[in-house]
Amino acid sequence: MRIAAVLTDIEGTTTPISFVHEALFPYARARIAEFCKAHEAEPEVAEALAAARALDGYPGLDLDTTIGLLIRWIDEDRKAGPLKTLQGLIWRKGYEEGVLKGQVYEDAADYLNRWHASGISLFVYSSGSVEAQKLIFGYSDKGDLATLFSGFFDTAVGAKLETASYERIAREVGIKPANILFLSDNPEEIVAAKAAGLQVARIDRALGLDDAHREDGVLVAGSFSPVDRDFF
Ligand SMILES: CSCCC(=O)C(=O)COP(=O)(O)O
Ligand SMILES: [Mg+2]
Repeated sequence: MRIAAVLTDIEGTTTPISFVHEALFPYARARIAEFCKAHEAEPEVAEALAAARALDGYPGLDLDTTIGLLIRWIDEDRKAGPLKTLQGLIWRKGYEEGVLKGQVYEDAADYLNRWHASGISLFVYSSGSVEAQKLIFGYSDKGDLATLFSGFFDTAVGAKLETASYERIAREVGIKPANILFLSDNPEEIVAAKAAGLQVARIDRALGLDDAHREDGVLVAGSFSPVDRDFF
């Protein structure tokens, strides 16, 4: 089946998990209190704070307690939309000042460039906010890769473990599920995307760059290189 588009996850797939956990999360954690206090009246921040309070059923929570809640969510790696929105807004300054530089695996940057050049449409689907996705690729250590992508999806389209999210993305990009290849390190995301009819490959960064095998018929690859060999 011809692949017309690649839909990729970020953390663990294009980008080391260590960058997210050891650079991005601590950066946001150290600044979230000051940021929320300085910007709480701005509509996007106010909306995210209200959504965070509502998520756990505490609409009346004061700002300090809400900040405490958000810090706990960072420590728990909770994939909560309002937290992801705030993190994206906080990271912007870090990228613009050059304190943060998005890490993208060499092979991921290489094949994303090649696939784009050969007419494959590229899309991102990550739990990180669309803003955060554009930043990590736009300010990457492999140059500005954000321009390679035709669209970005976060959990506003639905949770990554739900099959309906992948059906929705296929509809939104106007490409049949069978012509979209989804790449992720998360086996449960792979199951959900496969059930929606997408083609799938799981990236396992613990394998060698050229190593690959199949599990239940699904390609498990150490990098984007075996994916290219198998699908293109
Ligand atoms: C988009 S950069 C920030 C990464 C992040 O916060 C995250 O939750 C990544 O999750 P993914 O769905 O890309 O594994
Ligand atoms: Mg991931």
